[in-house]
Parts: sequence; C-alpha cells; structure tokens
Amino acid sequence: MADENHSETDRDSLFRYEEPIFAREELLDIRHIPGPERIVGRDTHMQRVANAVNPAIFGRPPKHLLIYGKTGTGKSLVSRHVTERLAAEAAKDEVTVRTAFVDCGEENTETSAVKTIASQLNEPTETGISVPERGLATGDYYKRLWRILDARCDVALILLDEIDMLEDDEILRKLSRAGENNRVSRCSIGVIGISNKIDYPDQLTERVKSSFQHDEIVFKPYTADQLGDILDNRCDAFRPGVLGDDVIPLTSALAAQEHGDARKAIDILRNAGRIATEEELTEVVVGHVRKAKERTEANRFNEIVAGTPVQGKAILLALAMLTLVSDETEFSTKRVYDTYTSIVNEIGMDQLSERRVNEILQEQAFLNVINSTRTSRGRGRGVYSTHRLLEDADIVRKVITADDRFDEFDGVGA
Ligand SMILES: Nc1ncnc2c1ncn2[C@@H]1O[C@H](COP(=O)(O)OP(=O)(O)OP(=O)(O)O)[C@@H](O)[C@H]1O
Repeated sequence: MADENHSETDRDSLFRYEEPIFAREELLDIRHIPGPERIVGRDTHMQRVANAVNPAIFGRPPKHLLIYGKTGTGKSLVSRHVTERLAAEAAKDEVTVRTAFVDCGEENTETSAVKTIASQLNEPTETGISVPERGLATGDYYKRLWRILDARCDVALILLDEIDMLEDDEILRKLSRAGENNRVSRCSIGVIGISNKIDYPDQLTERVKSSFQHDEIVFKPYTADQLGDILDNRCDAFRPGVLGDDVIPLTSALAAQEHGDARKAIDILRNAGRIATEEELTEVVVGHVRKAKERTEANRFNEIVAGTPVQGKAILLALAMLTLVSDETEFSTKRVYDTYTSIVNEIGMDQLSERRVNEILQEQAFLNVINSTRTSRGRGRGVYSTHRLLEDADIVRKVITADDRFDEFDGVGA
C-alpha cells in the first residue's frame, strides 16, 4: 500500500503507484461470479430453469434438466443463480434444498463425481458420516450419499457441469432411480446437466435414456447487443470517464462475431484496460481493444498448448505455416509432415516418424485445436487424413515461436 509520508523521490521506480484506468478490476476477473444485479439478457432462460426446479419449493421432486450452449453463454451462471434463489425461497417454508456443483471436467469418473457430491452435501458433525478422499468402493460412496441426502435435505439439486466429460452416464441412472429404488426415502433429487455439446443426449445409453426423463434448454450465443449490456453493467470496473465511446460496442461486436462468448468479451475488455495501463495512458481507446483481442486469443491458446510437448508444438507450427502461406485450409498428413521436417531440421530438433506425427495430430484434434478428417481413397486403397487448424494461424505462429526453443526458426518452414 502506498505510504503517504513518502515523497515521490522515495519511491521505487520499478513499481506503479497509481491506477488511472481500473477502479475495481476484479469485476472483470474470469473467476468473478457476478451478483444477480449484473446478470443481463437471460430472463427467459432463468424462468425456464426456475419452472423445472419449482416443485422443490414445496419439497417435491424437481424435473431433471439438460442445458446446452456454447462456452460463455451463461449456462453455469444462470443455473447456479436460480438454484441459490430457489434454496432461499424454499427455506422460508422450512423446506431444505441443497445444491452440489460438480465440474465433470475435473471429476470425470463416476466415483469421483459421487464422492464430490457426498462431501459437498455432508456436514460430518451433523450426520456423523465421513466421506474419505479415497479408499471406498463406488457403491460405498453411494451408500453414504443416500444417507447424507436423507439426513440433510428435502430436495438435493445436483449440477453436473461439462457433463459430457464423464467417462460414462451411470451416475445419471443411479441418481434418477434413487427414489424409485428406495435408496433414499425422504429426499428428492433433481439433476441439472450442463454441456457445450448439443448432441450430448445421443451419447446416452438406452438404460439412461429411459430412466432420466428430463427437459432441455438451449442457450444461444449472445448477440452483440446483449454482450454490450453485459459489459455496460460491469463498466464500474473502470474509473469514470476512462472508457472511450466506441470501446464497449467494438468489444461486443468482436466477441459476437465469434461465438457470442461473454467470458471472452469480458476478457477482451479487461486486457484493453491492461494495455492502456501498460502504455501509461488515462483512456482506453478502440486501438487497445484490437490489441486486446489478439492478446486474449494468444493467452487462451497459450493455456491450451502449455502442456503440449515441444514436438507437438513443432507439428502445430507446421500446420499454421501451411495455412498462412496457402489459400487452402486442409492439409494431408504428408504435407504437414514435410513442413514439420523442415522446421525440426532448421531448429536442430529430433525428427519423429510420420506415423508418430499422425498420432500427435490426432491428439491435438482431441484437444479441439485442429480438426482431422479421414477420407477413403476408394475401395481397397486405404484411407488418408487431412488436418485443419481451428485456431487463428497467425496467433498459433506467434505463440509457438515465442517459445525459446523456436528461436532459430525464421519462418520459412512452409
Ligand atoms: N447474462 C450474463 N450476464 C452477466 N454476465 C454473464 C452473463 N452470461 C455470462 N456472463 C459472464 O460470463 C462468465 C461465463 O459464463 P458461464 O460460466 O455461465 O458460461 P457457460 O455457458 O457455463 O460456459 P462454459 O461452458 O464455458 O462453462 C460468467 O462468469 C459471467 O462473468
């Protein structure tokens, strides 16, 4: 904290002592969960979620729900918000509704998901039940969960975020059958599954399809106007008068052009403020927004490739270079391999076999960085794969070549 007794000359020139741009930067933090007054443009969706869970107010079984929509369309936010309000309303009538939230991207096995639900809903001093971190069989975690539910809840709402990441759908079957199989006697269970994949229900096994009767809600991408409203509602993150007139409209237009992702729009706005701060200015202007968009995408791509070994990066760089220098967007494994070969030779790295390069391309397809398609050459003549980059090729090139190990690369790989 700045010490007022210190004169300017005492100050260490390494640090900044003023914050001319941001007043409450934390409002734009990706982990910040906005309060109800800042949720904009999702009234209809909120109402539909509320309708499905409404019976819980009277202690009756809610409907199960599946919510779909692209990333950053407010699915988790709306679900959490409605379930919180529901629990508060039910409490007025002395009905206990509790909510568990599972990130299935992290807890992707049946055991870890059921363990997470049990430990979130448990209060050991009240139930006398423990939920050990490890050591129990899946069935035993379920037994403890049923006891916890009956001891503590009239209704339990279980939010399964990124539900498509679960290894299998067994948990849906068990949760939706718990009542009729007399696993629980007092508590009713409602499941809200959230997914980015619109075709998720097609993946459900027949057994689950028949027991897991549910409503479905689709969250469409935000329009530029809606994104503008969301950003306007956070502009107190900045000091008054700092944001140039066109900053929010341009940020919303750029984010809407891609997937109408609120998270991305907020991230671009924050980065625009940071760039203005770095440039020691007192105003954020449209030029900052354009730079911020690139920085936001580079940061995102950086996170995706952070764990990728250097060989994987060389392969992605090969695909990016091919995309940059040609009019095409799809390339055969052979072409990627040739470019990869010249890159690794240029920077003095070991060369992998074409088969291994193809495997790494498939892994990148799994991470949604590229799209790979297998095409048949015709009867008996085998198949070949083509690969297309899903990220902006220039950003991929910039991010990968920022890695010191690519210092020797001078861009002629393709
Ligand atoms: N309607 C909205 N009003 C205000 N802020 C919003 C709104 N929708 C989304 N946001 C902001 O975007 C962030 C991401 O939204 P949310 O986590 O709900 O997206 P999601 O659809 O669940 O995406 P993902 O599938 O990636 O988790 C929220 O934390 C919030 O800051």
